[in-house]
Amino acid sequence: MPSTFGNALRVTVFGQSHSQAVGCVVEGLPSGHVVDTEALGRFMARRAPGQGPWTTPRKEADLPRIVSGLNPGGATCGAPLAVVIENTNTRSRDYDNLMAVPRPGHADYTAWAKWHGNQDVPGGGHFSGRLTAPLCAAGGIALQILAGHGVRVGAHLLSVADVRDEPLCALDNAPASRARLESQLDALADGRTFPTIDAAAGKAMLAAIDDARRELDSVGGVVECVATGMPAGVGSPMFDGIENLIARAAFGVPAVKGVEFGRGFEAARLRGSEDNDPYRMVDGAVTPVTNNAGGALGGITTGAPVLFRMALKPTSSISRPQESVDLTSGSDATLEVHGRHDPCVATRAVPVAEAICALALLDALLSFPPEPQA
Ligand SMILES: Cc1cc2nc3c(=O)[nH]c(=O)nc-3n(C[C@H](O)[C@H](O)[C@H](O)COP(=O)(O)O)c2cc1C
Ligand SMILES: C=C(O[C@@H]1CC(C(=O)O)=C[C@@H](OP(=O)(O)O)[C@H]1O)C(=O)O
Repeated sequence: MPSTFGNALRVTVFGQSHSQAVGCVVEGLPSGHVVDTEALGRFMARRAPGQGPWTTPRKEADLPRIVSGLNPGGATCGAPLAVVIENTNTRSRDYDNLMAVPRPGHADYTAWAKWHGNQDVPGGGHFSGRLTAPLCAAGGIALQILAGHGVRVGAHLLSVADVRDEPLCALDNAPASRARLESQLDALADGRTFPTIDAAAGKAMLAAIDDARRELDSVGGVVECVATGMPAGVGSPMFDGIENLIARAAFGVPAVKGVEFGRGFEAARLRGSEDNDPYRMVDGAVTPVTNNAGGALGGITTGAPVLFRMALKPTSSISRPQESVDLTSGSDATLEVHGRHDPCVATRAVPVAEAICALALLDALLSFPPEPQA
C-alpha cells in the first residue's frame, strides 16, 4: 500500500491516528535550504486539532521533530528528510463499538473489505485526517523553499454549508486584480484564527458549524487556494501536468470529493469567447489578461496565478444513530458513534491545501521545468 506521491520530490507519509507517531519521509529536496523551524511550527499550528468548538477536542501539540535530512547548520543536506509527530492524546476505547460495525461515510468498511480485520480502526487508522499533519510538515518546508523562488501560496475557506466567503481575486489577471489578490493573501496571513477573508462570513460559518454540531450532525465546505509567482512553462502534458499533480495530492487528503481549477465546472456553461484568456504583452512578457484557466494550459503553467478549489464532504462521524451492519454476525445494526470529531473538516484543511499545493508545485519545478531557450 504505497502512501507516496511525487516525481523528483517524493513524499511518503506513515503512521496511524493512534499509533505512536505519524510522520513523513521527503526525498529530493534541494540541498542548502535552512529550515525555519519556528515558521514551520506556526504553519503546523494552523492545522492542529483542539483549536475550538469548530474542531475536534483532541489536543495535540503537533511538534514536527525533524530526525534526519539536515546538516549541523540546519540546512537540507541531500539525504532523505524524515519528520516525526507524536500522537499523545489518543482515546482508543471510543472506537470499541466500531471494530465490528463500520461507520457509514468513513473508511472502516472498505478497510475491512481489503484487510479482513487486520486494519487499525481506532482514530481512523491510516485513513485519519491526522495524516494531514505530516503532509503539512513536508508542505511547510516546500512553502519555505518556494518563497525563496518568489512563489507565494495562500488559501481560505470559500464556503461552509451555504455560507460563502469573498472569493480570491484570481480569475482576473489585470494589475489591479493582482494587487487585490496580494492584499487578500496579506490579510489571510495576519494570524487570524478563522481562515476567511471576510470576518462576517467566518462568523456565519462558525454559526452554521455550531448549528450542525448541536443537531448531532456535520457540514462540508470548499477550500480555495492560489499560488502566485509561478513562471510560465512549468509542467508536462498528459499525466504529469500541474492539474494532475495538484489533484493527485489533493485527493490524498481525507474527505476531499472534488477538485476544480480556475473557472472549474462553471466553464462548461460559458462560451469560448467568454472562457478564453486573451494575451497581452506586459513589460515584454506574454501575459494572460484573465485567468479562467487557473494558471495552467496543457498541464503547463501560463504565468498567471495557479488557482484551485477542493470540496470536502461533511464529517462522517456524527452522533446521530445511523444504519450500518455488524460484520461479525452478518446482520443489520444501528450505530452510535462516540468520541471526538471535527464537526466540519474543511476548516482545518485550509493549511493542508497550501501544503499539497506547495508540494505539487515544487515537484513540478524540480521535475518539469521550462527547457532553456536555444
Ligand atoms: C483535517 C481533517 C480532519 C478530519 N477529522 C475527521 C473527524 O474528526 N472525524 C471523521 O469522521 N472524519 C474526519 N476527517 C475525514 C476522514 O478522515 C475521511 O472522511 C475518511 O478517512 C474517509 O476518507 P474519504 O472521505 O476521503 O473517503 C478529517 C479529514 C481531515 C482532512
Ligand atoms: C487528531 C486529528 O483528527 C482526528 C481525525 C479523525 C478522522 O477520522 O479523520 C478522527 C478523530 O480522531 P480521534 O478519535 O483520535 O480524536 C480526530 O480527532 C488530527 O487531525 O490531528
